Amino acid sequence: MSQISIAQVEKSYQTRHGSVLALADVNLSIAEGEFVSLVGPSGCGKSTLLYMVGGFLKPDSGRIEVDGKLVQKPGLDRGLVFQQYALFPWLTVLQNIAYGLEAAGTPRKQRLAVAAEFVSMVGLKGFEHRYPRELSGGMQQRVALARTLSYDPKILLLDEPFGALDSQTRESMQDELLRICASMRKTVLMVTHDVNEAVYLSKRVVVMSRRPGTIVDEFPVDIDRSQGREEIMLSDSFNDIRNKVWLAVRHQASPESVL
Ligand SMILES: Nc1ncnc2c1ncn2[C@@H]1O[C@H](COP(=O)(O)OP(=O)(O)OP(=O)(O)O)[C@@H](O)[C@H]1O
Repeated sequence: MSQISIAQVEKSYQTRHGSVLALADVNLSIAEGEFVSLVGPSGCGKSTLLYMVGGFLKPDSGRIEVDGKLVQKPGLDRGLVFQQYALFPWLTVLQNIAYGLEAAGTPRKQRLAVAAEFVSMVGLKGFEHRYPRELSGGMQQRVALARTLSYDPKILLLDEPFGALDSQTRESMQDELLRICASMRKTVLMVTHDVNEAVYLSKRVVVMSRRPGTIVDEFPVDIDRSQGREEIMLSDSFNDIRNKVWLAVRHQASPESVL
């Protein structure tokens, strides 16, 4: 059974200039433990779809189910991480992470101990008592990731999580995410604009059309992940898939340019 099931989903926004159809007839199933990326032209509804799986928005029609249950509101089984780290500036690293545990109902005494474990997991040992403003962008995003991971959601919903980072930090965060997801066995749905990132991280890359967004292509990513980043990214199999995804997105962004 799929863990996330999206069936015939449609969503419009009402604006001052009338109704905007953001998504139409979206169908997607994601298995437990799968890492799926959503790519597509700007404004095609990727974030809208992610927020609906998160329970922050409701579809106008169609169904979204997680573990066989209709999604109606946010829940601790789904953890969302945004591009903007959304940390509390008045709380330290440890307190920011512990806040996630408070929301999950972890008793006060355990919170700091569990938060400390997650500080180590994301490589921030020694920075527990720093405030967000004292951290680099990459470190802040590690805190945001740790805060979400700390309450152990089965599903991670990532909206351009590394979009604000420089390319080197971005690559090290990607490798960290892969390591964490493999050890904690998460199901991941990630929105990204970066085709290399999508192919490097995912088991499957899903391409959406221009608005109204619908799924137009899917690319399974069958690469040997026991190799290092350089071997993978320089391999023919990686580049073959990357090129296909890139062309599919380009075709959606400006169909006339590739006809
Ligand atoms: N709150 C809103 N009110 C009105 N229109 C909205 C709202 N949020 C999104 N939209 C519109 O819905 C469409 C889909 O937006 P969404 O942010 O989901 O796309 P996206 O693919 O994630 O975009 P990007 O890649 O640029 O982040 C866009 O045309 C956008 O302008």
